Amino acid sequence: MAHAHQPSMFDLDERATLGPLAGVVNRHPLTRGAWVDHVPGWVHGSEQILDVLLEQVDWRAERREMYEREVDVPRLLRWYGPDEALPHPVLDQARTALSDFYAAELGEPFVSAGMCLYRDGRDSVAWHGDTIGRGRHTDTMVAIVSFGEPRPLLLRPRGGGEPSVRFPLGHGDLVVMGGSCQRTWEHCIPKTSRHVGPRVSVQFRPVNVA
Ligand SMILES: O=C(O)CCC(=O)C(=O)O
Ligand SMILES: [Fe+2]
Repeated sequence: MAHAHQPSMFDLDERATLGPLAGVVNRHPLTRGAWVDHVPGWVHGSEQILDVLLEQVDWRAERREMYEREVDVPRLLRWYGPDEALPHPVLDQARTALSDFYAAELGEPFVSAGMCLYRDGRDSVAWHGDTIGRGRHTDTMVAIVSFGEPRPLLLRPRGGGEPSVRFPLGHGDLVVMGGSCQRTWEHCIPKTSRHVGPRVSVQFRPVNVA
């Protein structure tokens, strides 16, 4: 079970808070109706959130079939449904702030929170679009808040044709993939041979997007 945060954690270091979104969101238009919004350092004091995420989330390993063998997915996962309290109150605030900020453009709130733990440089996610559900045929948004070790998010158009784009996702950074991004582009977090610490990615998605 995931536990609510323990109040004592707040005494340890700086209280985590969210910065503004209005006026600081930097939109990078891609081709084919896709875009990425980027806000470096949106969450302040995010060290404390990382500690809670590492210590209190019941991370799960998943297996998948590849070349007729079962292999471990190289990262740990935990998915929070719309009615589940998130492990840190600032994450609930983040979901609300994102839903408010993007309400007019998105037309619906962000509801679920998918979390991934990249334990070290060997953990990764391969090229893919979030196309389970409506992302396969409809414009939508996936908002990602990053904690811990900076890892780059790479994007490339499906089928090639244009160079890939790289967003360094550092501690407390926000990235929002929008428009047609999930079906016309792909994204990945590559492995690295560098000695890197853990990174947690929190992805907020509307209903029926995965
Ligand atoms: O780690 C990230 O920020 C990206 C994760 C991702 O693309 C996914 O889980 O669909
Ligand atoms: Fe994804």
